[in-house]
Amino acid sequence: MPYPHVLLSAAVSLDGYLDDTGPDRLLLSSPADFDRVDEVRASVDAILVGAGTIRADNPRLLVNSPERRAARVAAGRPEYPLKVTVTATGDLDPDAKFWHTGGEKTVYTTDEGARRARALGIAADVVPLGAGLGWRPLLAHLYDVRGVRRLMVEGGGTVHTQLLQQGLADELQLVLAPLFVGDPKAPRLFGPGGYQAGRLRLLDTRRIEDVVLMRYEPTAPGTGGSAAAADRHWLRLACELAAHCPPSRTAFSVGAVVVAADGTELARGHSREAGDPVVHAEEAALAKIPPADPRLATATVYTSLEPCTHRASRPHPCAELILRAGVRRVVTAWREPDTFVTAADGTGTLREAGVEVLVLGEYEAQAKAPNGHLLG
Ligand SMILES: NC(=O)C1=CN([C@@H]2O[C@H](COP(=O)(O)OP(=O)(O)OC[C@H]3O[C@@H](n4cnc5c(N)ncnc54)[C@H](OP(=O)(O)O)[C@@H]3O)[C@@H](O)[C@H]2O)C=CC1
Ligand SMILES: Nc1c(N[C@@H]2O[C@H](COP(=O)(O)O)[C@@H](O)[C@H]2O)[nH]c(=O)[nH]c1=O
Repeated sequence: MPYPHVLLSAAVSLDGYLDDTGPDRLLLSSPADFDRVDEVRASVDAILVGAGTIRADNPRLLVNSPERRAARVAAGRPEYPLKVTVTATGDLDPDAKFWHTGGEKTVYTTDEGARRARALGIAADVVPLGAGLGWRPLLAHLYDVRGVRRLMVEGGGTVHTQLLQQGLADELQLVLAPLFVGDPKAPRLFGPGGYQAGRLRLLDTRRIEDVVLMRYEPTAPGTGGSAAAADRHWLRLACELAAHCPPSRTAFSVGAVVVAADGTELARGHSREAGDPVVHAEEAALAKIPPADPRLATATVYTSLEPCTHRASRPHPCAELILRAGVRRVVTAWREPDTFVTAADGTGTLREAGVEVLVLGEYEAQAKAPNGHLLG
């Protein structure tokens, strides 16, 4: 199930707070950084904040620059991104600026919250998602029904914490502001709970007046049968590797990456790499990891094409190599067609052996791209 690209955006004090406890919103960004935020807003399809932020800040969440709005319209997009909020209670102020500025608005809530929001006369599309509100159904609804491909989440801490802990954030854009709040009652950027083990990937840093922008990408694979944002990033990398294989008329071009549970890349490979005319991507990657590496038991193998089950060129097919390595989770983009082997079903073979296999069909076209000449 595809979701929008989820970008978490926040400005934070040196001691990790999003705001103080005073009545006014604490300005952590510098003027040039607020302009950068405006640019990011102009680039997305929707902006989401939690109901707590609407209550605390009474924000408008607009694209403030007329030029940026005009560019959106010229590109055939709505003048303003869709504004989205989440609430369990539906306890929203109908006079808040959020409802009376900008373009369209959507409230995601519970059945109970929807009754309350409608009774209050909230001027927005109110979408109940059942007795409780799950982020996955919300993101799927935004993607499928509202056509949102890029979602900017502007807080607050409760919302950021949930999206990050549930592996649903594709990217973090954090601005570190040179001031302290020092009040434990103030809202923190990230609350306690289970985050990814290990380190996120630092994508970029930039000085903007007296603040520093840091962009991070979560790296840890998901667990079980749900895809995390990081699973999509790694599978995309596997598909990119497939495009670097030496060409062949008699074998597929495939890329693979093996990633530890804490997001550390253990190895990568692609078909026919390093002058070996028959080596497969998963085989090449696994061969680079010592078989006794304890991280293999909780690692995920990403492969653009599902692992093979029959080979003429080598004694052990890749599904078997994965089982021998002790890997219990595989994410792939494309089920093997009957081009070289009939009804290969590496996914079925692995699942029968108890391995969790996720097939993310939204990457199938990218996985197939370097193999077009082999497909009818
Ligand atoms: N510096 C910065 O960049 C930013 C700072 N902030 C600051 O953050 C503070 C607000 O943060 P915080 O209090 O954490 O509030 P949030 O904005 O994260 O909103 C929390 C509320 O959102 C709703 N909600 C969250 N998760 C769910 C869920 N899974 N299901 C249903 N409803 C959900 C609930 O609403 P309900 O109670 O109605 O059920 C909850 O109380 C403010 O002080 C604000 O100034 C905010 C954004 C950015
Ligand atoms: N304070 C703070 C942010 N706060 C965010 O900006 C929202 C208000 O935007 P607007 O309606 O345009 O005034 C507010 O509700 C919250 O989501 N953002 C930042 O980048 N830096 C900051 O220092």
